[in-house]
Amino acid sequence: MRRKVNQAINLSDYKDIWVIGEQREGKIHPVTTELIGEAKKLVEGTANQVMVVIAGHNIEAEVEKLLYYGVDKVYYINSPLLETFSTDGYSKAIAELILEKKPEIVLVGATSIGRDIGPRLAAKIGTGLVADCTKLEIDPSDGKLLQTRPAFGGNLMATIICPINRPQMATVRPGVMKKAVHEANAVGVVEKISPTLKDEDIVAKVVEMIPSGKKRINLTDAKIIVSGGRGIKGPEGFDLIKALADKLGGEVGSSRACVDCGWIDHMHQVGQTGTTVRPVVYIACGISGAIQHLAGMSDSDYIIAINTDPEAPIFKVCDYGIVGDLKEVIPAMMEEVDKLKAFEL
Ligand SMILES: Cc1cc2nc3c(=O)[nH]c(=O)nc-3n(C[C@H](O)[C@H](O)[C@H](O)COP(=O)(O)OP(=O)(O)OC[C@H]3O[C@@H](n4cnc5c(N)ncnc54)[C@H](O)[C@@H]3O)c2cc1C
Repeated sequence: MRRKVNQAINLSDYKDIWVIGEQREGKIHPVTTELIGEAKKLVEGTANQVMVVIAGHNIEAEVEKLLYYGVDKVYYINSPLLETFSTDGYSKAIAELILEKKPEIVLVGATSIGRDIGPRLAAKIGTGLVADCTKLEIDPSDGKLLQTRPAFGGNLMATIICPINRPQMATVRPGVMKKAVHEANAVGVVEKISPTLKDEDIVAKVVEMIPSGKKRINLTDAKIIVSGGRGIKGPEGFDLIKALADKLGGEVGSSRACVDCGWIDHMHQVGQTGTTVRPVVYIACGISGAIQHLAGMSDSDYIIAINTDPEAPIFKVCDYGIVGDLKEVIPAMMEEVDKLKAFEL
């Protein structure tokens, strides 16, 4: 079933934009609706449709929900062998469908599952893949997908095309694209697919799922994030960051410097190699504003920066900048929040 890379293909045989939908324990992962939102933007003014392919078992009700996001069709690959994610099973079932239906573009979430399956799908199908895109556009001159991503350690943005192979495949990190709007009525249809999958196709089996035990945080959906950088001077500095976050009902974020120092877990890291966030308010405390950090938070509605160095690059992107020592500024902010809360009805 594999198509050789560079084997001549007729580009006009390929149409529509597909989103590889993701589910965990039968629940749709939010990256799916983010990719649908982006796919809907990309099909505007073209004859292409937006389709989702999702694999699983007995998740019909959950799959139906996708139709309320303006999707034209959902291919639901249903098999007991696809109940939990396996690289072998999912990539075989989805690659077969892609080779049969010939989508022009395939979007994959850069989640742990997407990062696993994306390259495998591309290799099976014989096409290219651009990982971790932060911007996707259609070239109005030839309809090709312009896939932009940070390159050379985030120091420049590279726009990459896939000129001779199809589909054009890109992974996009969760939180980067805006979710599709949930509509009152469903428009599309679900087509159920039975894959030609056998037990022996899946080499690695999931024996047991063990929760990590760590308290999960949800930076992607947080409305308020208070982030600490190297300026907090040590792990105990996060006590102050957490105190402000708790007072504001927000989450704690971090720069990579603190994660690398072992002051906080990687799940708190914001930036190019951490989580991409777009909260209403992002408070950067003792963070210089390196380009790799900005890549993960510059789409926040309001950015407040606290830094002792008036020349720190973070002040070029923030809406409100406070030049001062965070050990003095944060307690003063908390006092003001208490005063405001005292007036709340
Ligand atoms: C490939 C690659 C990927 C990367 N990915 C990421 C990423 O995902 N996220 C990320 O954050 N970084 C990432 N980095 C690292 C990035 O380049 C920076 O090194 C990092 O963001 C710096 O963290 P920082 O701002 O906390 O530390 P610093 O740059 O050291 O800044 C500390 C700041 O604290 C201020 N300060 C000091 N004392 C105080 C005080 N008492 N009160 C207030 N301010 C004070 C200082 O003036 C300074 O501006 C990446 C780098 C590479 C090469």
